[in-house]
Amino acid sequence: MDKNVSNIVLIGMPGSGKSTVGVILAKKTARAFVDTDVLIQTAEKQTLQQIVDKKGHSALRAIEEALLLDLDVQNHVIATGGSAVYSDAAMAHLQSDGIIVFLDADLATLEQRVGDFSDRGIAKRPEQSFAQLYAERLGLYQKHADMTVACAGMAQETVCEQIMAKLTAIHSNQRRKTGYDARGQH
Ligand SMILES: Nc1ncnc2c1ncn2[C@@H]1O[C@H](COP(=O)(O)OP(=O)(O)O)[C@@H](O)[C@H]1O
Ligand SMILES: O=C(O)C1=C[C@@H](OP(=O)(O)O)[C@@H](O)[C@H](O)C1
Ligand SMILES: [Mg+2]
Repeated sequence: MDKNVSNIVLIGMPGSGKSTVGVILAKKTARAFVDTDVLIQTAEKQTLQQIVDKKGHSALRAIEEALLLDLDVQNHVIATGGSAVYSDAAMAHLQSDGIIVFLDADLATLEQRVGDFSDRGIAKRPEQSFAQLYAERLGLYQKHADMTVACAGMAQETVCEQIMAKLTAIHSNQRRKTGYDARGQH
């Protein structure tokens, strides 16, 4: 994939900053912004927590997977929900026209940022603690990431700058490998 184009897809645990960093990043990179949680809520006409309460966490994951597979946008920053990584198919679709960025924060930082998780609509088994969820998911985020930003203790603006710097490094590397100069000419 040409990493010089199209979408920047943010993945990570609840509280990692996908939604808030995503808006700032969209403005900084002249992209549009979409939060897939908002798309789910407007399509379903209810909150994520209501979906979990009425239909269960597996139903929310299935709704999320279907929505992600249908998503067809270019030149966007896409803030996903924390559970997006359970679907290999959805992640492959997002990766086909985007770079996947894992916002990596430790458990204590996430807990401190979000506080009360009980009404956040988290797609987890009822008996599962947030710490158990973190342990279950960490490998999934790592598996799907093209790029990881360790964002604990880092201001949101700085997280954006790190992502942009890493993207620039990837582009330069690609140009060097393909023999293009700075103006995109051989
Ligand atoms: N880098 C950061 N530093 C401090 N607070 C942050 C940072 N990123 C996010 N937050 C805060 O954490 C909370 C969750 O952020 P949010 O963007 O909604 O995360 P997500 O969409 O990944 O669940 C918000 O209150 C937000 O302001
Ligand atoms: O991690 C999760 O299971 C979820 C996180 C939420 O998004 P945020 O990660 O933006 O909080 C939302 O997608 C949904 O309620 C499920
Ligand atoms: Mg969010």
